[in-house]
Amino acid sequence: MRRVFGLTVRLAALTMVPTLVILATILLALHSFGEYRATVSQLSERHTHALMTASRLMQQSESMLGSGAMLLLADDHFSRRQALFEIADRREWMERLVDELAAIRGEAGSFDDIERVRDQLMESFDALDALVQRRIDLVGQLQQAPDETSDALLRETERLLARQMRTNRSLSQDLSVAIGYHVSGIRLDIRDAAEQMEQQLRQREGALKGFALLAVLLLLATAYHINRSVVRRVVKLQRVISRERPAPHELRVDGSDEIAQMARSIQRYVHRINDNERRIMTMNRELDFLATHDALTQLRNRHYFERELNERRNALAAEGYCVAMIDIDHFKAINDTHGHEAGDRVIRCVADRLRRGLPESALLARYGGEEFVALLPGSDIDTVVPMLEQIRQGLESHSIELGETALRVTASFGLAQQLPGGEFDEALKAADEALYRAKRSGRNRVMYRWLSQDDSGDAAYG
Ligand SMILES: Nc1nc2c(ncn2[C@@H]2O[C@H](COP(=O)(O)OP(=O)(O)OP(=O)(O)O)[C@@H](O)[C@H]2O)c(=O)[nH]1
Repeated sequence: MRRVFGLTVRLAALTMVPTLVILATILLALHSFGEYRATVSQLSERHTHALMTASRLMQQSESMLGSGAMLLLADDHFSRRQALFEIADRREWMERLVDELAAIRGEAGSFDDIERVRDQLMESFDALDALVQRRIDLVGQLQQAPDETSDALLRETERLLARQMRTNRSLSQDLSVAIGYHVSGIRLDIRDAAEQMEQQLRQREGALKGFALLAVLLLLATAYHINRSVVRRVVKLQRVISRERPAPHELRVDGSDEIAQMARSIQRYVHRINDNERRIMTMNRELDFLATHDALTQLRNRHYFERELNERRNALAAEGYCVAMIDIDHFKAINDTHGHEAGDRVIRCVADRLRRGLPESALLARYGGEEFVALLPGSDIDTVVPMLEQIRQGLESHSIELGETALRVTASFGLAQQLPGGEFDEALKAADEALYRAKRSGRNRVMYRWLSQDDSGDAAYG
């Protein structure tokens, strides 16, 4: 048998597309998170380091001013060299920190201004040192041999020292300003990086929203398609099948996929069921006919007659009726002389005459071999006797053709009338007795008997 996978393949492909879009959305989200983490870590490490370095540089610059004060206050060469050593140490630190900052910021900033101010500051320290050195020497000279020229020179040196110290302070401030400029540059870098990250995140957010919307639309389209190609068709089939008698043409489903194949199988199955049902109904009708009719004459059979009587017992007892028993005369001789088939033909002819001669309301049945019975509800002897007499005469006067032979057939009739309230068996027995009398009286005649409520056996025969 050919296997059909059309619907399965279509549904698998349909669900695959939104699944891939959802997977792509998740991957994009994960990638964005990774980038976000890397940017945040870069911001926190690189820029924090830069800020801390700038802050230490600022501290060194402020300490430089303190070292300048130490140099200014030095009153001997030992203190002066100590202050110079301190200044050299600060200068080395500043150079190291500037290099570090330059390495962190790269091309982002130029450190020429810091280096220029720092060099000017160093030159200013050299000049200050020269003046301090001269002051120490002059103080030493004045302590050994005071003279006016040295004293004047000392005063001039003190004045120059004060001026140099102002220059020093001003250069230190310039250095702080230059460092501050870089600090604000670092802050701007941080702000730029944060803005760049925000922009990237916004772009990714837009892409993620687009993917999510696409996934939702694809899922809706898939659901719509599944509803159209599966649910609706299956529901339609289910509705038709759940009817008591589904019409096969209603089970037609377009296409050649699994559901269409299933519908065709159900259609074939329903066709078979309908055919079988029709056959069973025909057989039932035939069985019913065979059970209630005589196969030879097509008249009702004795079984049906008795069942009907039983069912109509009350109605018959209420309205009164006549019962007639009819028997073909010398039938055995017909059989013996002309054969069994001829006998059958005679039985059929007599049955036919009885059917045509009695009213439609009469219940006529073949009671035995060549014996018939007729029930005539609501009738009386006065109306039934002429009917039976007419049938009898018709039989007597018309011969039956048996090949080349024309056969004259007669029949005897026994009739009884039952009054309302009487028992049927009583009426049947009376009709049978009347028939017996008709046979005994020479056959080919109608004999009858009335029955009355107070009648206990009196009979009147025609
Ligand atoms: N051909 C045929 N013969 C049947 C059928 N049923 C019963 N018979 C025959 O009918 C005959 C009945 O004969 P009897 O009741 O003795 O009747 P009879 O004595 O010939 O005639 P009467 O005394 O007038 O009743 C028997 O020979 C049965 O074999 C049937 O269906 N077909």
